[in-house]
Amino acid sequence: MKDITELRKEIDLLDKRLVEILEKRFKVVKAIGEYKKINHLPIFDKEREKFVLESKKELLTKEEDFEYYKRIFQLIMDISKEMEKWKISL
Ligand SMILES: O=C(O)C(=O)C[C@]1(C(=O)O)C=C[C@@H](O)C=C1
Repeated sequence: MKDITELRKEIDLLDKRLVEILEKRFKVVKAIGEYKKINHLPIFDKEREKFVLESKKELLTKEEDFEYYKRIFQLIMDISKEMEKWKISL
């Protein structure tokens, strides 16, 4: 079994990739915020959020983890909406 220092190094590397991916996602989200501002579209899109959540199911290797992923992606979308609101208010 790997020791905890080794395991934490793995986590740190994965977190680094997560931060990079989240930065890219939030950049796109801000562009969507601008698009919605110009086109007078609402920030919240219920159907799109449903699709974003449900589409993760087939990407998972372990379907039993789906509920955890749903929570993570719902939180990401909630933060994305805050970012869009901030962008629209500028
Ligand atoms: O796709 C959009 O319309 C977005 O604004 C992006 C996003 C998301 O973070 O994926 C955020 C808010 C919406 O309710 C739906 C999806």
